[in-house]
Amino acid sequence: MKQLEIAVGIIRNQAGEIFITQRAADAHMANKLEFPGGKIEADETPEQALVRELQEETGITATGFTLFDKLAYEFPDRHITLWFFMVESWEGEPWGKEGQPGQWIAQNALVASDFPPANEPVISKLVINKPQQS
Ligand SMILES: Nc1nc2c([nH]c(=O)n2[C@H]2C[C@H](O)[C@@H](COP(=O)(O)OP(=O)(O)OP(=O)(O)O)O2)c(=O)[nH]1
Ligand SMILES: [Mg+2]
Repeated sequence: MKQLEIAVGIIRNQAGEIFITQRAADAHMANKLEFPGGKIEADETPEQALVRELQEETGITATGFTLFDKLAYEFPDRHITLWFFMVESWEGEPWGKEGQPGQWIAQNALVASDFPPANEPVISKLVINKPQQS
């Protein structure tokens, strides 16, 4: 069984919007929306992995972030631990640097079923004024 540790960034601007990308058609959780991020390498802290992955996937250098939530999830073929960081300061402007579509979505307009199932508790914490669809 694969055991993966993942660091992802909830990149939030001053308008309360979050930068979301779409996973590739051939990736695990194909076509789902995601917070940019990826696997924590053996020699990295979660924070180092976050900064590297956001540089690789969105072109920004994260300068201010705090841990928002840490969740474990068991898929049939892999166990993952997700470190969700709230990122509110960065250098550059995020874009879909690896060719993936990227968009800003109002925090309250996020829909849990658009994301991998592991994200559900975090989407619920982010969407404060709207009941979750499932
Ligand atoms: N990036 C990201 N991955 C997520 C989220 N929710 C979730 O369950 N995952 C899962 C899907 C994958 O199994 C794993 C993340 O792997 P990834 O494909 O982003 O890893 P990576 O960027 O290092 O990519 P690679 O080296 O495998 O190409 O975590 C999320 O919000 N963002
Ligand atoms: Mg990734």
